[in-house]
Amino acid sequence: MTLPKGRGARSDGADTNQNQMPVRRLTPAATTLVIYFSRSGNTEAQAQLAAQTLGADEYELVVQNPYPANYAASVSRATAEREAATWPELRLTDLPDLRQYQLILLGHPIWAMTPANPMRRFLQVAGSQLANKAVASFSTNAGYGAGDTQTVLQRLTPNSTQILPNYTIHDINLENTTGAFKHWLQQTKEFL
Ligand SMILES: Cc1cc2nc3c(=O)[nH]c(=O)nc-3n(C[C@H](O)[C@H](O)[C@H](O)COP(=O)(O)O)c2cc1C
Repeated sequence: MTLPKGRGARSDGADTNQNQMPVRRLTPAATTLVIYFSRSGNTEAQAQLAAQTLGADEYELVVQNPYPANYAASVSRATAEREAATWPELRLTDLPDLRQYQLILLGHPIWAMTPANPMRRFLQVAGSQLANKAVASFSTNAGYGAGDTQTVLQRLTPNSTQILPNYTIHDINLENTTGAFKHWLQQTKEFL
């Protein structure tokens, strides 16, 4: 698999599904679900690796109004959304019943040192469905780490949600850190 490298490397504009169907790999038996958003493909590559490694189901978050291909324009829009706390609407009509899953992995880029706006929106509308589940975040970033990801997860999920240690990777290192990511995935499974 050829992984994208770096900030916005594989952006086709919008999010990764502008020219393709959003990823839905849903089976009746899986107990782990990877829910992710990716604007330019970095986090999507991690999500695919996670699903393959764990035999997990996969559900890609899609925004109603896709972000621009242009990086600066996306930053402007994301900043305006964040400052107004108007998180983007998602197309969630086919979100599966989460009761099937024990472990939910949330994959997202880091935007402004916090989970990207679409993941914020997901937690706002569906966070309550994560009650009594284990949840772990994996993210990609441009070199500044995961910011306040763990605090946001704690705040937007019920008290009964078990927030597991998170994983983040500098986007330019995606290709040479797959071993470390797989190790984190195995450790995450062992928490169950
Ligand atoms: C709107 C926006 C804001 C960003 N803010 C940050 C940031 O605060 N810190 C950081 O390290 N990277 C930041 N980045 C870079 C992305 O986190 C990074 O390139 C990530 O791998 C993109 O993931 P994706 O390809 O799955 O969309 C930002 C990117 C965008 C588009």
